[in-house]
Amino acid sequence: MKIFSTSQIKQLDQYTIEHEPISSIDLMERATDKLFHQFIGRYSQLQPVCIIAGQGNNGGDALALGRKLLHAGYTASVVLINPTTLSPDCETNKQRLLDEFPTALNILQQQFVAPAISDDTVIIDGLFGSGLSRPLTGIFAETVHWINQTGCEVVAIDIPSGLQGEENSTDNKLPIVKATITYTLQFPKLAFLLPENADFVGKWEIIDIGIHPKAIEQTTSDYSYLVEEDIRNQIKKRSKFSHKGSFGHALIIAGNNGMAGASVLTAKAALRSGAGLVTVFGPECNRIIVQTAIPEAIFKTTLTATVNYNAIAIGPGIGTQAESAEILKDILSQINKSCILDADALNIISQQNDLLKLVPEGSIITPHPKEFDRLFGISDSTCQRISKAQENAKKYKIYIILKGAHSLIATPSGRLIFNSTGNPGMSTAGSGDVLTGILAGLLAQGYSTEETATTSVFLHGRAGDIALERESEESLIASDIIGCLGKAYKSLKE
Ligand SMILES: NC(=O)C1=CN([C@@H]2O[C@H](COP(=O)(O)OP(=O)(O)OC[C@H]3O[C@@H](n4cnc5c(N)ncnc54)[C@H](OP(=O)(O)O)[C@@H]3O)[C@@H](O)[C@H]2O)[C@@H](O)CC1
Ligand SMILES: Nc1ncnc2c1ncn2[C@@H]1O[C@H](COP(=O)(O)OP(=O)(O)O)[C@@H](O)[C@H]1O
Ligand SMILES: [K+]
Repeated sequence: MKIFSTSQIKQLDQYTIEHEPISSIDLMERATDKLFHQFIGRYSQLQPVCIIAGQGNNGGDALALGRKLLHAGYTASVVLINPTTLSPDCETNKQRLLDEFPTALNILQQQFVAPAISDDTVIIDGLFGSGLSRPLTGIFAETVHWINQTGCEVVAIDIPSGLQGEENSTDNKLPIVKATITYTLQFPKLAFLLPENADFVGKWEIIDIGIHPKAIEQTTSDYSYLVEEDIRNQIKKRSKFSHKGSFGHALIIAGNNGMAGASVLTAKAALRSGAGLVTVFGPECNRIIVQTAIPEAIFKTTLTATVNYNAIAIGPGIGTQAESAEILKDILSQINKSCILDADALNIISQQNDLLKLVPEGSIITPHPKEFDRLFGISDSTCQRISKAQENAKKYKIYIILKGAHSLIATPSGRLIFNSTGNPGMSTAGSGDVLTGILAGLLAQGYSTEETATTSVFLHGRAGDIALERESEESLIASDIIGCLGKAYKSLKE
């Protein structure tokens, strides 16, 4: 699913209006019908509603939604913040509301006067949406401060008011609505995927308002959001006459004294994601542990003929000592096909930056933000880190998986793909090792590097989500993710 900038969204709206064709006010009516249905699915008529509308089309949406809720029997009051002029569609919806429910609307022009509401009121925020062009001041800022201090649930229309759709200032004292839930129109906004904005956006759901499919197809964007339909068709079918050789041999270089778990988790995840054969390379002290924990895996303490492996993953728990650095250097100088680099392999590279040039084109590296900063320098914001990921993925012709709540895959062609699966229960030791194992398992099976990166990240998060059906966010551990890989695959085949 593509992610567009707010200025592109404006053009897409316009294209829909001209080519569907549909009038702008009818498009607003259609959007607010969808918003209405989403809202009544969550909140009953027993819940009082206070709607805050601004002067643009976001305000128009809010006024139309208010009218629909009043029609449906909700107890709703509407406050229109109107110091200057209204957009034409906002004006039309103001009139429509006044015609039908003249007492429901309160218009404030100069100073914000707090409406009298009960504690259980749901506030609908329709002050500003994608048309925000600068930080809020005056009556708008006062309104936002009031909304945020009520302690009420807040439903934001499209974007929490005061938040820009893309990059935002890092000044967290700016007036921005803190929404409980954001019903965003048609497309996710980049700002929703950045950890800095989590307090503002809350949960978010996409409302399909029927933007013209041709406009979506024709408009390009570097950014996209990885959803199930992108992954489903990538899952390879197994032939009846297949044998273990059909699914490749993965080499996992992981673990050290006291870190045997890293190799166990990585190798197990590689096997559970479908590799035909898995060999673990590690120190002698890990032999019994690994062979007992995963009898299906081969264990080696010497590295020979790396060409025989279909996928090589190196890094989890290897440490950054000279011996590990030598092994990494050897591997990188020997191989000429994509490999997977994680954890300590990345930490070693950040200490010897010239090693980055040895990483074969098309390889996948999987830093979490700290590892990323060690590799590419400290960033002040997630946006800056994203730009650096894009720049370096292009420069080194590699896939960079910047791990997080919405892990980002930066591709050598400059695309930026955000993952949609996963949950905070996955913030637990070894969860990254599991991802590395899945990547190795898929690469070994012959998935292209890009398919490997996208499918693995999606499956990893999906398995974590399935694990959460049985575990809590606190109790979930990395092994649970591996245990749910089967169900994750099945969920994509249903
Ligand atoms: N287009 C469509 O067909 C559809 C659109 N839809 C809805 O429309 C929303 C976008 O509407 P919008 O473009 O009117 O923007 P919105 O955020 O309501 O207001 C912008 C106005 O505020 C002004 N302004 C900006 N910043 C300001 C500030 N800090 N302080 C004060 N003023 C400020 C700015 O004026 P400026 O001064 O920047 O020229 C402009 O006049 C979108 O989020 C969705 O909800 C849906 O109905 C589906 C169909
Ligand atoms: N809040 C979260 N939501 C979704 N996924 C998460 C969350 N926290 C962590 N993860 C995922 O879990 C993994 C953690 O990796 P990493 O930090 O390397 O852990 P470790 O080093 O302990 O193995 C990443 O794939 C990341 O995307
Ligand atoms: K809003």
